[in-house]
Amino acid sequence: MKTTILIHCPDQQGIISAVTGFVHAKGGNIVYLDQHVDQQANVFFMRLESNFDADLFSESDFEKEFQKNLAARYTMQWSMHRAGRLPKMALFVSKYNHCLYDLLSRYSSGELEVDIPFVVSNHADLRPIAEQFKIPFYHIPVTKANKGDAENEQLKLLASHDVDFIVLARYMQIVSAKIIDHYPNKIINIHHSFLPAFAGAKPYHAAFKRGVKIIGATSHYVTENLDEGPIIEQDVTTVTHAHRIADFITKGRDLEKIVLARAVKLHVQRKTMVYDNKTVIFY
Ligand SMILES: Nc1nc2c(c(=O)[nH]1)N[C@@H](CN(C=O)c1ccc(C(=O)N[C@@H](CCC(=O)O)C(=O)O)cc1)CN2
Repeated sequence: MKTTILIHCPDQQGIISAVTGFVHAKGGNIVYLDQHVDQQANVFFMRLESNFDADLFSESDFEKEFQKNLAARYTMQWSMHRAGRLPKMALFVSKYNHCLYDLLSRYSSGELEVDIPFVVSNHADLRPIAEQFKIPFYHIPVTKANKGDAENEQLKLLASHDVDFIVLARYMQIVSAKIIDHYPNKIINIHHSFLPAFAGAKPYHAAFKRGVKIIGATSHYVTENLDEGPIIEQDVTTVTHAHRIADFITKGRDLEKIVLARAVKLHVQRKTMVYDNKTVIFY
């Protein structure tokens, strides 16, 4: 039975030896280990994958003793994740279909190892795509007046399906603290610019007006501060004076799909850690 352990704590000597010794003593066979030290902040990060004999391994005992013997001693923030149960990913969309199509195609081909309980949208436009992939679709309109009620309805849906994380696949509404507080570092957005350049609703128009030679896409965890959350993945492509706004949008669409899919996979594989509004990614 495979487990993934993620740790961060103040850096000091002996952490790796202590953790690997403990895992070994608990019958674990470590099959992957990577670590990073943020020298400036003096913070240590580690990702470890270990196989245990499912008949002998007690997750609750392991967690209790790890907390008592290691986490308390080294002031660790840590989590352990068992392989096996597919994480439940809710998709939020508006009117643009390219990221939705891409993620549902990767899901139906088995490339994306998740369960998708539903797609929710503030518009009805993309219902046929969800139905094509036999995924339940919920249309919850959002206006300035009903935003609170709409988000309560979204929260009920998320809770009733025991959703693990949310992907904003070009969802064009600002998500409030009400939802973010229930899913800290568990909401992934795709922003259609190379952040921090051109945050906000119309980045391609702003980039065209500025005359840039490179455009990009950024996938980040969502915080209350629009487009300012911890960045998971980015990519760019070149543009020239000859490209019109429509060309920017077309080239950008391909980038958005690739960058979002990469970010979702890194999250699902437990390869991301968030610290100080930044990420450590164990590729
Ligand atoms: N709390 C957050 N919510 C959302 C974020 C985020 O970073 N934090 N990202 C957006 C996506 N996005 C850019 O990537 C974005 C979406 C919408 C807007 C915007 O100004 N929306 C207007 C309404 C637009 C409309 O109705 O079509 C608004 O909400 O007033 C800016 C950026 C997703 N949510």
